Amino acid sequence: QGPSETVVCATRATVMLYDDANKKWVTAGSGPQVVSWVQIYHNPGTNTFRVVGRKMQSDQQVVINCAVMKGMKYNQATPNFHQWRDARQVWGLNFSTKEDANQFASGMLLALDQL
Ligand SMILES: CC(=O)N[C@@H](Cc1ccccc1Cl)C(=O)N1CCC[C@]12C=C[C@@H]1CC[C@@H](C(=O)N3CC[C@@H]4C=C[C@H]5CC[C@H](C(=O)O)N5C(=O)[C@H]43)N1C2=O
Repeated sequence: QGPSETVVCATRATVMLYDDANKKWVTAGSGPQVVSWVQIYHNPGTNTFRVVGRKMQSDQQVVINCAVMKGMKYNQATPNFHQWRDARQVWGLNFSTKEDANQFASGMLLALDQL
């Protein structure tokens, strides 16, 4: 989180990327599939939002750092798996509980509403 950013929401999720070439989902980042701490940051100065996820393990690897674009469609494909497209790729979040999924979705929808 930068100095001028606030946290809109934070949940646990496994961050996934769609591998278009092989038509399959792969977990973002290197190493074993672990749950990440995924937050939505807001920069009120520029009124921008971004999704930042860090693996909940020793190295805290950043596995997603993706701008929330105005007009982006946030697709709640299933109660526990939500997804969206950015300019280059498709992101998926696999939540362990519906509550975590709903928590994140409400943060994302709030962000999209403010853009
Ligand atoms: C038009 C479009 O992009 N459609 C997107 C979804 C979407 C709609 C609207 C706005 C944004 C998005 Cl990303 C779409 O359908 N996509 C994006 C790339 C992969 C996929 C295209 C085709 C496949 C068909 C099944 C679905 C999918 O991948 N699903 C559905 C939810 C399910 C949940 C979990 C993940 C984890 C592993 C499992 C699997 O791949 O075996 N899986 C899936 O099978 C996921 N698919 C997709 O999500």
